Amino acid sequence: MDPHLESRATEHREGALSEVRNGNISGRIEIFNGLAEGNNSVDVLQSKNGHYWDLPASKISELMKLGNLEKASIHSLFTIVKRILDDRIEKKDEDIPQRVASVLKLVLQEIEQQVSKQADNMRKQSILYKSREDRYHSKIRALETLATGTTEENEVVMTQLQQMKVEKAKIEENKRREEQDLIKLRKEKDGCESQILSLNEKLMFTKTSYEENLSQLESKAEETKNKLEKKILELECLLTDSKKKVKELEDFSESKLLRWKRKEQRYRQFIDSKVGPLQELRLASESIKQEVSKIKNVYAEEFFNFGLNLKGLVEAAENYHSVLEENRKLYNEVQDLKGNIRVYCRVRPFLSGQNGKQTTMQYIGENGELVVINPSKPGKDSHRLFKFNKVFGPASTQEEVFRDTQPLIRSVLDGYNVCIFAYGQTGSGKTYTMTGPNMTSVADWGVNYRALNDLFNISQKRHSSIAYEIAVQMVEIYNEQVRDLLCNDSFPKRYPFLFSFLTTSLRNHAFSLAICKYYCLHPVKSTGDVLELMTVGLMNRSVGATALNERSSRSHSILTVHVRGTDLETDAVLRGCLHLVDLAGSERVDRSEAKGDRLREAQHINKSLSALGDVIFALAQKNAHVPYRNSKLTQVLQSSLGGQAKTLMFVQLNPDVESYSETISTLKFAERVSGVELGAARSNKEGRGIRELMEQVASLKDAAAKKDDEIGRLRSLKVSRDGERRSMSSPRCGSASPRRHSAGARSSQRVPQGKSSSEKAATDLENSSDYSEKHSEAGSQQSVDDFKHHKEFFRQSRLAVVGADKKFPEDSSLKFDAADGGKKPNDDIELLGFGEDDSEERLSDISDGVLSMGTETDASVNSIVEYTLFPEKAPLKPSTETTEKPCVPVKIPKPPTKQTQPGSSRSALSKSTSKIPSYRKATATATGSSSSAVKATKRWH
Ligand SMILES: Nc1ncnc2c1ncn2[C@@H]1O[C@H](COP(=O)(O)OP(=O)(O)OP(=O)(O)O)[C@@H](O)[C@H]1O
Repeated sequence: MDPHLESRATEHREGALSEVRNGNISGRIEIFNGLAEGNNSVDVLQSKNGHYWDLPASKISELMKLGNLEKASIHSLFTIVKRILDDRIEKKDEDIPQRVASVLKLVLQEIEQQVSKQADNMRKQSILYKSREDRYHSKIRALETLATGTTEENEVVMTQLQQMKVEKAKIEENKRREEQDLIKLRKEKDGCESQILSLNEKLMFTKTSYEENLSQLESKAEETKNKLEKKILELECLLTDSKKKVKELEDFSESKLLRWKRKEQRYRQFIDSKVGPLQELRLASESIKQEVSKIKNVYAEEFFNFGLNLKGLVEAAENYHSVLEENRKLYNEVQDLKGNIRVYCRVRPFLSGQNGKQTTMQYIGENGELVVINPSKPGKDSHRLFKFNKVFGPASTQEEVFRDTQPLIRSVLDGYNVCIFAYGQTGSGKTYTMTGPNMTSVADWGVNYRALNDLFNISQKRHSSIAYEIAVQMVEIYNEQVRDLLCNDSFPKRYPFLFSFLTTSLRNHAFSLAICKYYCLHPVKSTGDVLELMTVGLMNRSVGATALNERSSRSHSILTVHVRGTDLETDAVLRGCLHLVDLAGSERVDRSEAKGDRLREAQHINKSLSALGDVIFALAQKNAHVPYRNSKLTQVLQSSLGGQAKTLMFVQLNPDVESYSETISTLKFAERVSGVELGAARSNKEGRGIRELMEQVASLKDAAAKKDDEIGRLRSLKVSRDGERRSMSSPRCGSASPRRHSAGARSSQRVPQGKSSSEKAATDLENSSDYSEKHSEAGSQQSVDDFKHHKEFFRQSRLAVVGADKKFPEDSSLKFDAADGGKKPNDDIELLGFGEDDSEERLSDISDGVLSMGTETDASVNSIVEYTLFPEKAPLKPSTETTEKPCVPVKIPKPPTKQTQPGSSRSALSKSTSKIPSYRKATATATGSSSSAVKATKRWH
């Protein structure tokens, strides 16, 4: 066999087998089926000469190669495959394994069987189909015969059928649409039904509510109908009335119209008659205009001339002001000379929240005029005019107020005593003026701070010529008790600089040390010190609450500034004392609604203020008796009220209408105060001469001591004679001058048992003094002379004491024992003017070395301190029980001028000093014997 063909045959077989494996035999089966059903297609493997399976393998391979096997039937192909396999098996061809070939053979057999089965089935079916086809053909032929017979009918029927079909289609279409519509309608129907249901419900509800409303409306309608019927009736009545009125009005208007017409006629006639005169008037006005223009020119000329005159007047007015100013100065000088109490009035502004209130201050003049109006009593009497040295309006600043006060304050540095006090009802601005509302702001500083600041500044400016020492003291008078505001236990700890001042600067002056410690006289070196001290003082000040003023100060506060200046050239010493007093409110008790403690406070305040008034009026009337001792306030201020001091009173006013009556009484008081003449102020200067005199006086005291024995002797003689007389004629003795007698009796009580004769003599002197004072009040000239003699003697004695004190060596406190027979310094305090009772209390305090806050002091506190720190001439302290005369040993008291010859205190002083030379001899012999002088003075007390 050709190898090429062989390989092709193999390929073909393998391709056939792979097709069989893959099951790709459907096409072949179809072909096979086609054959089975009698398909006439030609089998390529079938020829007239037989079948191709008879062909040799090479031939088959060639057919395959050419693609002729494509159209071969399956049966043929199976046969070919079978033959090929048989052939291979027979030949034991190695190409196909035996077993595979046999399996394939089996598969092929199986496939062949099934294919043949199917072919049978298909043949049967095709036979069946063929019979059916025949039957159909016969039927068609029968129908065709029928159809040919009824063609026309058919055509008609067909067309009808067609039409019917179309119609049917349309109907179906319509039906479909209708069905859809029906579905829609059903849905709509459902919706409508639900709507109908809800509408029904609503309808029902509406119906019921409608029925209710209807019934209500019906009832209302019924009511309204009734009302309307009534109204209609009323309206009908009104209508008839108004018809009547209309009728009347018509009649009236007709008559009026007639009248107006008549009037119009008359006016027309009048206007016609006035046209002529009007024209004349026009002409006249033209001529007047011309005249006016002429007058204008004349007026302008005159106005110019007037301007020139006015200029002249302005110049004159300016001159007038300067003249006025000069007059004011002169007036002030006259007042200075007279020693009038100056009165400055200050009107407080309305406080915040009081805006829109009516003021009682109608006019405030530049020259101290003040017109007060009573708005509740309009008329002539509602105005009252007052005149003071100066009136400060509500807009005045602290600085303006101080500017007018400054000269007065400065005079303290020239050795004058000055007293400034603020008076007025609660809340009228006393504290504002004296202290100020706020210490931290310099612009707000009141008179107190400004005064001290000014004093420091000036003292520093003068330091090259005068060495000043300044000390302050602050006391409060509360419920008639004097309390030191700066003194308390912790004082030395809190103010070490002051304490060291007291213990070093004053250690050579034992009395001063003790008393300074006690009274807390605080040396100050700067405004800062003062601010600190005053803060303490103000904090300690008693503050209470009343309905009128929440922070109403219920006490009088007194800030005292002591100044001592030593002239560095002449050694002359001057002393000044400045009292700055913030009085407690002066309002009436009933108005402040005070009760209990507040009432007591108010009563004390009123008492002290009326005592102040009494003193001032006694001074104004130049009474011999001035009731200083009626209150602690007047006692403390005594030196500044009655002495040769300069006194200024700030009268504080509240502009409120409600305070009108208080304002008037305050102003009346102030008016009377401004009339008080204290006498010309006098400077406290002491030159070398005076100090020499003081030394001489010390020696005089020695001489006086020598006389003590004699006096004692005389006294014992007198007592024994009195005893004799009393035993002889007691009734006459009883009728002797009761005052003198009582004084004597008192003095005998006061002289302690076991005193020496000289002490008794001193007591006599005191009694004499007491008597003299009383007698002088009664107007006895002789007694006054006695009094003057004794006073002068006493004054000299006291100066001697001071001189002696000054001479104590550095550590005098240690030497007291030796120098004064074992007496302690506090024993000697008595010498400085304390009463016996007072001294006892104070001595115990001083010996303790601890002083408690608020210790009550006597009115003489201030004076004692003055005396102690800056010792000077001082009067005796008279008996506290009997006299109304000054008890404060600050100054030489004014002799009772009325009773003696008319003249000033100066004359009395010159008289008293003129006696001094007569003592000088004694001084020469007894210089330096201070201890005896001390004894003498002690006995005096
Ligand atoms: N000139 C003034 N300008 C502004 N406010 C003032 C003036 N004077 C007083 N005031 C105010 O009026 C009030 C009362 O004043 P102040 O406390 O000084 O009255 P007072 O007379 O001292 O009262 P008291 O008698 O209770 O001590 C305070 O609030 C104070 O600040």
